[in-house]
Amino acid sequence: MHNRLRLILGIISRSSTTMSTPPFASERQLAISAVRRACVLTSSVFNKLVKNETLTKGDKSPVTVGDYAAQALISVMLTHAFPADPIVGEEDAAELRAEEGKTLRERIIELANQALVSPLVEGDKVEWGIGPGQTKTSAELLDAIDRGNYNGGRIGRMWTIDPIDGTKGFLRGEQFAVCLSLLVDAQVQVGIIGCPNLPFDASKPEGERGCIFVAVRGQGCHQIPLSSYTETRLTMPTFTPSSLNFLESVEALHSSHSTTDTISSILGITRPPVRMDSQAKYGCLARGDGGLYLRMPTGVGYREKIWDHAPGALLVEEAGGIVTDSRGLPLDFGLGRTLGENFGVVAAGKAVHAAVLDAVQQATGAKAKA
Ligand SMILES: Nc1ncnc2c1ncn2[C@@H]1O[C@H](COP(=O)(O)O)[C@@H](O)[C@H]1OP(=O)(O)O
Ligand SMILES: [Mg+2]
Ligand SMILES: [Mg+2]
Ligand SMILES: [Mg+2]
Repeated sequence: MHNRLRLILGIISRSSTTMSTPPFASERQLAISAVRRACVLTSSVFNKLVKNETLTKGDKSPVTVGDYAAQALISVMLTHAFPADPIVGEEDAAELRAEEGKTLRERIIELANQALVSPLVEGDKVEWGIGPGQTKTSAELLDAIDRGNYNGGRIGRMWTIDPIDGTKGFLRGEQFAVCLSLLVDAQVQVGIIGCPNLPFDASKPEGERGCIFVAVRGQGCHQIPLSSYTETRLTMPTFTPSSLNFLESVEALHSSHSTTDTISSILGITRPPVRMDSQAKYGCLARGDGGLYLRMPTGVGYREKIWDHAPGALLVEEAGGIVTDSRGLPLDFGLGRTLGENFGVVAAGKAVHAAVLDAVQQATGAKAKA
């Protein structure tokens, strides 16, 4: 009798746990913890970065010890929690394996291990390979970086990692972001973006800095301060064309400023653009710091990467916005590591997206004919 009662109570408690746990709860919790640790790691690197800790990659873009260490850290945590999930990460360890001497490698191992062993905080779980005593060897950490070599595709679960998005902004001491997403069958289900240098409240630029943006499909978009755990739900305010301002890259090589100038005048926008590095722009759009994010091809044949847009796109959609390319089509995260041919990105609130798209098409059509 006693055993039967225990069995019934067990079934009730198991089914109520299942019913009350929203989809992707564990993935969300892990992703927040990984991004939080990577934000601390990357900020500490900036404060101590010395010459020769930055390399230039084949595409001429910079990569620092912070990028490598943060990718190693996030990859270790993902692999402990979800060993079967492949990872599409920006960085690989080829340069580090070939390094003469071990200066960079040792610094990266030191940084990643410091982040892995730092004390558990709210939401952390020791079974993610973190907490006191959880150091990894150099070989394990290089392998963790290289786990990001998955080619992507349309089927199955996969994570994307951009350990430092906007490395140029990071090196200038401006905006950068730690970006993580979970794709399932090419749909973004979880998107997390940590922005250590971003003011928590745009109306207080000198106030507290550091925020994490979190979105799960169907569960909204939230902001959490880096310094605590309180979540605030974000909803994009409604802009009209007359109150619109837009967000765009600092780097004119990444997004054509002249095309956005033309779009701006077609829309009658008078407010100057807010230029900011990294996917922090998507977070700022989701919380209404700007009404529109435009990324217009510069004509150099660059292919946008899925890790540069997957988490940001979900933040904006879950805050009530629309994200498409300049043809009005959703971004396709199922093509591999890139988004394929570059048709730009147009992200805006529902009330203005159609008008913006119209202006983008006028501006780019006119450019194509000129
Ligand atoms: N030629 C390029 N065109 C567009 N984006 C680029 C180009 N080169 C690098 N990027 C990537 O653009 C993103 C930064 O964009 P933004 O200008 O919006 O800050 C980064 O992901 C950066 O990579 P990285 O992650 O290495 O910094
Ligand atoms: Mg890079
Ligand atoms: Mg990037
Ligand atoms: Mg990067």
